[in-house]
Amino acid sequence: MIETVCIASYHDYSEQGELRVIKEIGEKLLVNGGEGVLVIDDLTDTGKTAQMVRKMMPKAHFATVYAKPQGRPLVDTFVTEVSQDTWIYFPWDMGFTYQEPINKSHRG
Ligand SMILES: O=P(O)(O)OC[C@H]1O[C@H](OP(=O)(O)OP(=O)(O)O)[C@H](O)[C@@H]1O
Repeated sequence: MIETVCIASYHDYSEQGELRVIKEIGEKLLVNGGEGVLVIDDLTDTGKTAQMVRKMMPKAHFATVYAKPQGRPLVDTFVTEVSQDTWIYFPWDMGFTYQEPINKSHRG
């Protein structure tokens, strides 16, 4: 079974605001504290999101692709550690912008 949980924080560039659960986890996965559930996120930064999910499913295994030092203790597995001040550009966070064809901007 694949399930999603959606937690959003409201913040400006420097301050992470209050976290809010926008979509809860289905009840079936909360049985036994989430035992046998694998939670995957792209990043743990301050660790607040992971901490919130852990409260919902204390026995779940939490894995992320990237971990910053502050969030690292909150996850069980991660692929790559980056420094706390690294900004990661995920393709799914980027917008596409129109690029003028090269032959229109350079004249020989
Ligand atoms: O460890 P934390 O500081 O809680 O941050 C980690 C969360 O931030 C990112 O989400 P995203 O940027 O989409 O959401 P957010 O900015 O609303 O947290 C990422 O996908 C994690 O879910």
